[in-house]
Amino acid sequence: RSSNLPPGPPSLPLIGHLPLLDQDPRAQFVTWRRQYGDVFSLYLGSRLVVVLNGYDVIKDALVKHADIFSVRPKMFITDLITQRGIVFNSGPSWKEQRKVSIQILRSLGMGRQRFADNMLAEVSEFVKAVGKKQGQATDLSKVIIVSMSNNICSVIFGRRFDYDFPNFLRYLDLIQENFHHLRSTNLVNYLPWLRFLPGDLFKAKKILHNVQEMNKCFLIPQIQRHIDNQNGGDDTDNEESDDFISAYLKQIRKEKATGNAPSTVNEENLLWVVSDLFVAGTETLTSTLLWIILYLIHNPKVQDKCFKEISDVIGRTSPPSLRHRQDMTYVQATILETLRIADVGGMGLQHGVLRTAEFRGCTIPRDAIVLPILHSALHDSAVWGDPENFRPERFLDSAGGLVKKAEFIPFSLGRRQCPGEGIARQQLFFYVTSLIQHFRFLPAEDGQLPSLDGIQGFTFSPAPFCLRAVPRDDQA
Ligand code: HEM
Repeated sequence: RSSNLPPGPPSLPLIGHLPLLDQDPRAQFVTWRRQYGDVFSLYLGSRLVVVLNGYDVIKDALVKHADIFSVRPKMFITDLITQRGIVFNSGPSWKEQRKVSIQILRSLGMGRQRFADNMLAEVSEFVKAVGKKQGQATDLSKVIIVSMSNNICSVIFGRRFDYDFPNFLRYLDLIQENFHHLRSTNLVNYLPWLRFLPGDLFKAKKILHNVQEMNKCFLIPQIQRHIDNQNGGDDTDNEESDDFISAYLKQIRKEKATGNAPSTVNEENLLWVVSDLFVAGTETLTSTLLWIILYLIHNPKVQDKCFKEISDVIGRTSPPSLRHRQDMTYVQATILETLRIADVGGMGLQHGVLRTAEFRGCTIPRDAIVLPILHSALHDSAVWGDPENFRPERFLDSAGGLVKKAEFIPFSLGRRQCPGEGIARQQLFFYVTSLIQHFRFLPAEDGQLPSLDGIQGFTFSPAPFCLRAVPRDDQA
């Protein structure tokens, strides 16, 4: 370790600190932060990893030094799958894809009633699917994934799929399978020589094969359908696009017509952008909704308060709408508190540095991985007092209004901040309101609360659990 690198614990040759880290290293990071300060460094295998802790440091890096810290690092597995689209892309191509995508999402009415109506149609199907379980003990994760991704389907493809549509289910299964494999492949990112071992011990080939199949069985046919429709004259440039792919294809035509050279708005990037929105939007929202249900089961009084607010503001049967949000601060506070305590995206996406940089008195070399630990801000006891307790009231003032806290950063900060935040907040509001309006959530067996332990993967998700969603009408 050269003297000007951020300080850190002593490490072993070749493997560095890998043996000291669990699947969920956040507790270990808290200990090292205490010992070495807000910016410390580790070696994961041969890669230097710089860990950023606390709101001030994360903001300093991702906002004040955004030019340096907004790139993704070079990683074996992500470079193998894609260097296009948004999530794992960097440089001018990332900038253009992100900008065009956000513009399109806005033009489609993100945050407005038109967008909301499609979402509510899906929520209503979801409530029916949960109702079919008739209050029996069940694991809702599969239905939730399908419903969450159906919302993205409405936005991207302009249609939803039945819960048993084979290619849709196959696509979702392949995403799950890849997340599972990514845990072992991750090791190759840090010990690159492992990739030369024979066979497919770390599943890199399997992941690549799955990605190709995902594109072939689901995404490419959907994109092709749009291209065929447009060629057949179903869509003209004067018409308003009503889904992401149509709007993006229109943008491609515009770029070609204006001769903007060389634009990265093309069909190849469309495929990767669509794939990114799909994967990023499905997994995060599924984990968050599962955490919300889990915390409601653990906190029946919170559930009762949410139900009372829902009954008072929208009644027992009408669906929620965007205008209800301002009057339902307790439900909103419950969602915010879950986003804070569960921190589903906290360890997911690494940053890098554009070039070797000086930061807070230390040198960060060009090939370092930078980890902004959102958890360190979301669970900072100096900010929240009792961060490990689930307490929606912390987001409410004495008049019941919502309190905004700068340190609430589950969607990260700066130029890479989640572009789906608006969609996510709206979607969670509709799902949570509708679910509590129709069901009381109880443990699978009376008196046996499901575990609050989580699994750290692409997101931080609850360990599988069963529950009972008892229809409210059936209760005394
Ligand atoms: C509760 C739900 C969600 C949470 C907690 C969440 C959180 C995050 C976080 C922490 C990042 C990493 C930012 C960084 O690199 O610093 C991210 C990136 C991203 N999210 Fe989300 N997200 C959610 C929902 C969504 C949805 C619904 C979409 C799409 C419709 C989406 C699309 C993306 C994309 C495309 C990126 C990559 C941005 C970039 O690299 O420029 N997310 N999200």
